[in-house]
Amino acid sequence: MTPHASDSALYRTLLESTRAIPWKIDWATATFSYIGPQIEDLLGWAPTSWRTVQDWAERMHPDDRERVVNFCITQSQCGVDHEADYRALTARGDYVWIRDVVHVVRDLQGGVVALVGFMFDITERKQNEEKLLQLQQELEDLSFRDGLTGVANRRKFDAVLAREWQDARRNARPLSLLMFDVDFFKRYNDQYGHVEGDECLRRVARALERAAHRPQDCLARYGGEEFVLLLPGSDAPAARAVAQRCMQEISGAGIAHAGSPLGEQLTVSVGIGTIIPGAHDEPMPFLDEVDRRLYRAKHGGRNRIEDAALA
Ligand SMILES: Nc1nc2c(ncn2[C@@H]2O[C@H](COP(=O)(O)OP(=O)(O)OP(=O)(O)O)[C@@H](O)[C@H]2O)c(=O)[nH]1
Repeated sequence: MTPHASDSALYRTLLESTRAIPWKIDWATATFSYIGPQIEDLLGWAPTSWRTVQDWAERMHPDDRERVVNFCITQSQCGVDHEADYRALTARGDYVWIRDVVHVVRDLQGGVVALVGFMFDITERKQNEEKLLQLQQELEDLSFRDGLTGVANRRKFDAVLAREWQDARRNARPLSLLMFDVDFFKRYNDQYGHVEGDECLRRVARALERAAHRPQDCLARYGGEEFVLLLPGSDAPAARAVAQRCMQEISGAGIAHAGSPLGEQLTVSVGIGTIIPGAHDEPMPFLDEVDRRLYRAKHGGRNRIEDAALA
């Protein structure tokens, strides 16, 4: 069957009534030989204003332009059909996400003659994708955060410790760890109730956060009323100084603890360890050692720092 004049009118009607926007570029002159009138509804630029490939490139978000133009030129030169997502500038000055689906028309010798394609408005899809990514990010953040205090949880701490351990070993740098346990916290809960107990843990977390200044310092809630503070790159004297600052911040927070045998205010006990991990060192024995020091701080009277190993 040979194409009839009315067929081409039919094809045109079909092309121009779709939501996708058809277009054709003559390869030799890099000019548009056709673009559907729908382009004006979508972007506000009249079809007659789409003359050259340059017009197309210039109406693209500057952050997308180089990547998309290079990709499309390379694929077209190779005669490969392709698609690209980019933000197209509207006449109003905002951007619309477009998916351009491109077919490369070649002659019998394989030379590129023209590009034909459809532009699809994928703004809604992109917005949904971005929303989904943001939600995933928030979910991931939440899964690494302690629900009560907002500091890192143990899962996050384990991951950070593993990473910092490797880093310290590779660079022969010290890694310090502070372990905190609130003194007589059971009595605190018994006296003030669990809700106040929760609020107290939040205040302890804030105080410890104030004492750790470096961006790579990692404060985490390790257990019920236990916190850990990892200090990458800090040696033993620096770690002790941070521990002292922590005690001062806790004391400065002035959290009343009438039931404490140590005085009227809430206190914490601290165990400290510092290590430059060797090839055969593992985090677990180090954690156990710091925990033992915390235990000694407790049994040595509480409200104190224990940083030395027993001889
Ligand atoms: N309010 C509240 N209490 C908690 C939470 N997690 C653990 N606790 C309480 O913390 C208390 C810890 O008690 P113990 O381990 O006996 O220690 P302690 O009373 O602090 O005594 P020492 O550590 O020896 O000074 C328990 O009563 C737990 O119920 C929490 O998320 N919120």
